[in-house]
Amino acid sequence: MNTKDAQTARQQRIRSLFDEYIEMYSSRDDRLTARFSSNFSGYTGGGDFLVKDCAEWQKITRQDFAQVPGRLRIEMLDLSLQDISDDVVVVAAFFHIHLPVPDQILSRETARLVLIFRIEDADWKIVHSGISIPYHLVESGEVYPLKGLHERNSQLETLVEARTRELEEANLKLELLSNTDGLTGIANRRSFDHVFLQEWQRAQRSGNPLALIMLDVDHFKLFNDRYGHLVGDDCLRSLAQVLLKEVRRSGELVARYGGEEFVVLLPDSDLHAAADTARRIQEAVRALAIPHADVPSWIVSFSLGVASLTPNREQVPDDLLSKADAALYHAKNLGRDRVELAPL
Ligand SMILES: Nc1nc2c(ncn2[C@@H]2O[C@H](COP(=O)(O)OP(=O)(O)OP(=O)(O)O)[C@@H](O)[C@H]2O)c(=O)[nH]1
Repeated sequence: MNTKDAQTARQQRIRSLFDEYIEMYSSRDDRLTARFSSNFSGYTGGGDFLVKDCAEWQKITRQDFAQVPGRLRIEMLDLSLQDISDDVVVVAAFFHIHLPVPDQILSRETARLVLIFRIEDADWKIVHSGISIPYHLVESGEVYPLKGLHERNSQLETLVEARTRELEEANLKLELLSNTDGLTGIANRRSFDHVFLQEWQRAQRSGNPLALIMLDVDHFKLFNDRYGHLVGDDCLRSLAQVLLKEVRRSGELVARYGGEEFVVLLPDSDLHAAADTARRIQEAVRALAIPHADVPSWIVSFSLGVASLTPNREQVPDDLLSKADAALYHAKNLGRDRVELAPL
């Protein structure tokens, strides 16, 4: 074998030793430590001191394997072998290191590794290992900065959770706002339509009656004209509160239907029970005694139309609405400030 062939053979031998070393390193194989010379020195990726003996390096290697026990993936980017002398060869490698950690942050760090091989007792040993990975966060006892990264990750998770909670609360508020009448604070028409449909379908299934009261303030235009729109607003607010006070059974709903018109939805209520509720409301509004100089009673009053229906499969919610509306129209025509019942 000539000198050149000998050199090539030596380089091939080192290359295969290096490949074997990388394979053992990535498969977390402890036999790797047998490759180190007793005169070893080295730098770890995150370490801030020079390791000066083999036993210390073996300890660090075990820490490394314990910290990340799963197989690593090494993606070699560049590699060079350099003969320094007859018995010394330097291998410099440049690769991506992918750690099997869930947060993935360490998954594609670029590492620079320098291994110095030297012949000792007719065998190649590693006398120096210097690995440089930009791990800035390593704590003592760590080879990889996993603790810092996990902390960063859990801080991030806490932040995401807090943001999600804020978003849910904001959505809830939004939902509440979109179902509430801005002036009176009670349910709005949108909310009523939704609940009405649900109760209608429930009544269809159960065969129980569903009742509706439609209420309209009497001569409210005259009220506004005389006392002003702001007093008119106050009046509507007070009336809404009376309704809320008088309609309290669970499942019952009071809503502003629009303008000076309100609705009361009474599940499981026949015409007789609904009429009682309507009269109770009428009395409570009378007791409130909001002055209204342009009506015969001199106080604000409602006209109320009451209807109840046990819906069959062919009927639609509008059937109940128009019955209550017709009764209200009747109440207006018969002089206002009265309760009228829709015929059964
Ligand atoms: N202040 C105030 N007025 C409102 C509001 N919404 C509707 N109105 C008023 O309610 C009045 C309703 O008038 P009309 O529909 O003519 O009915 P009315 O005067 O109550 O007469 P009848 O219903 O026939 O007894 C109008 O003057 C509207 O401006 C509101 O949010 N605030």
